[in-house]
Amino acid sequence: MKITGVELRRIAMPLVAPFRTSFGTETTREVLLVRVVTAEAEGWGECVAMAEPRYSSEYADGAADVLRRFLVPALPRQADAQAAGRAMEPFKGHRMAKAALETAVLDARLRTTGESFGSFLGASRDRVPCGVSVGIMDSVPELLDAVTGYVEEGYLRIKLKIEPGWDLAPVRAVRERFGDDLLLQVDANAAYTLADARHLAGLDEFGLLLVEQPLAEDDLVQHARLAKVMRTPICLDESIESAAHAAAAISLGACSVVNVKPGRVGGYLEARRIHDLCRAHGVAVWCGGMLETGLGRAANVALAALPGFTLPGDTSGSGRYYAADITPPFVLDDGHLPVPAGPGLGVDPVPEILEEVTVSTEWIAL
Ligand SMILES: O=C(O)CCC(=O)N[C@@H](C(=O)O)c1ccccc1
Repeated sequence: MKITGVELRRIAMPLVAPFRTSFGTETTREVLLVRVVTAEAEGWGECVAMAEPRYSSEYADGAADVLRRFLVPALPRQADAQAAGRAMEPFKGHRMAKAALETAVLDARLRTTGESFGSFLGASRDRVPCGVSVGIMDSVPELLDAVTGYVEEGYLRIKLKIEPGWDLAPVRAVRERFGDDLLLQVDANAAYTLADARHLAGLDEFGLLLVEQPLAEDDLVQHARLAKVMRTPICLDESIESAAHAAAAISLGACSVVNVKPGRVGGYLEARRIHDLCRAHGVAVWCGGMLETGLGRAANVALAALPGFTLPGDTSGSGRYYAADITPPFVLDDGHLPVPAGPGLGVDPVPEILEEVTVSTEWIAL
């Protein structure tokens, strides 16, 4: 399966509504797609880096540059994901760029062998329970309206973005409106410091599943200290960029749940290693999201079907973010999404929709 070349494609996907987090507001998702072409098949990878380096240090233009100048030229000519991962190791960081290329190589290979992503990764289910992420809003009534809509759509878990000044009150309002049975968690995106520990412990009265990344991404020791003053389980996201980070966080007591985001950790092979490690330690994992199109969403749903993914993930339906996804849309059914069963990702871009949102394409011959 000789790789003949790689396409870098930039697309711009308007969001159905602005999505506000503690580090900014998105209205359009600029996405870098990677397409690996071989004689037998082509494979897709979605780079989850945002347009600006606000979630982490990576950003779409930087990912395109490191792929163009270093990662693609280093690719082994045979489409083998493990070999591709090894070939990229000499280059430091850029995990989201690496994840996109490794995924595209893996997708090309699996489309040729006919194995689905889920089967390759070790999925144990054919559908996954879905949660939804709710951004910071201008008012509590607006938040309650949004949560009502998602609960009515069937989402099995609600995640509320929080930040200083928007935390205890909105969480209390949601808990009071929807009762104690609603699976509820919060995500701070590193907006607090240890000085806020007592304030954050105020979340304990709401019976949350977890509080996600309350402190800075490089604050494992501080998270371990926070865990001693909060009853709510701490989940890490930005802090976990590898299985080694997960092992360190678990041994320090910095978290008791891990949000696994394949793009953040360098790809689905590392994501599976984190799953295996956490499962061995009795640490729950769930699949995070980065507003992926149906391509990344398909891969995430397959990952979320592994046995250690015991909490609903941010694997929402396509309609949560996009009026028209670039693949046939993922639609919630009884609070679940089906795991694609076709070869590779099991979904393909719809050509006319992809063309419509394409900003640029670049071909790199190998
Ligand atoms: O459902 C989704 O795909 C988004 C889930 C979500 O909240 N992602 C957050 C996060 O910090 O996890 C995020 C949003 C925007 C940009 C980066 C990350």
